[in-house]
Amino acid sequence: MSLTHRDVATVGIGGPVGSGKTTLLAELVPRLRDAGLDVGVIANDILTQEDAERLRERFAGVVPEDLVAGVETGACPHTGIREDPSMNLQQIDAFLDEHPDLDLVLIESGGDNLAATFNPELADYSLYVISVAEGEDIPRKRGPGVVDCDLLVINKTDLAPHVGADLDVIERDAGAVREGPFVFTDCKAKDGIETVLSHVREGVLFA
Ligand SMILES: Nc1nc2c(ncn2[C@@H]2O[C@H](COP(=O)(O)OP(=O)(O)OP(=O)(O)O)[C@@H](O)[C@H]2O)c(=O)[nH]1
Repeated sequence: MSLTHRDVATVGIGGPVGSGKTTLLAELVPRLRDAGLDVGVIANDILTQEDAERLRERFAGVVPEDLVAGVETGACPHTGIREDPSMNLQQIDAFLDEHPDLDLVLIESGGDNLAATFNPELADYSLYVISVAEGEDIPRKRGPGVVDCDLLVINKTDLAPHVGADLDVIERDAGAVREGPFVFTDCKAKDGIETVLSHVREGVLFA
């Protein structure tokens, strides 16, 4: 099996445990399909296939079952997406063997601690999802995931009033620590999803 994944665009989705990565993915994929794109999905987890199984059920009738795969990294999530992305690259190749016309593969990382970034060999474009419910100071911690991703997604804005998080403070800090763009989302209410989608399309599909 050769690692010739560069025939397909790749988008990484990282972020802490529970920030909303799978929920965002589940919103993005049907919209990409509606736009006429053939999409594959990889969910990285330390030792389970749970996210992949959840996504397979969710995408039934939308994405062929063999285009939703789980990769069990067996180690810290950043290992499989940054230090040694070979398991993910092999999965992309396996997708391409069966679906040579695939347009895009979305790769969800396992949850991390603000430090995970995607190896550029693996992801052409990277999203990093944080949740306002984990505290308004997250951008100020300057985690490499937050600072270096192509698009920072600040999710669960609906929970801000319940946890005393000030969205203006988060906006100011995100702007201060990042040169790149950031988007506020409430994935439950589907707010901000279209904005994320247009960044992804501009980032990897130039359309
Ligand atoms: N209130 C609220 N809940 C959300 C939002 N987005 C996701 N959730 C919920 O947050 C929980 C975690 O979401 P997931 O999408 O599983 O998070 P994840 O980052 O994929 O989690 P791991 O795969 O375990 O790292 C779920 O119960 C979601 O329904 C949001 O914008 N608002």
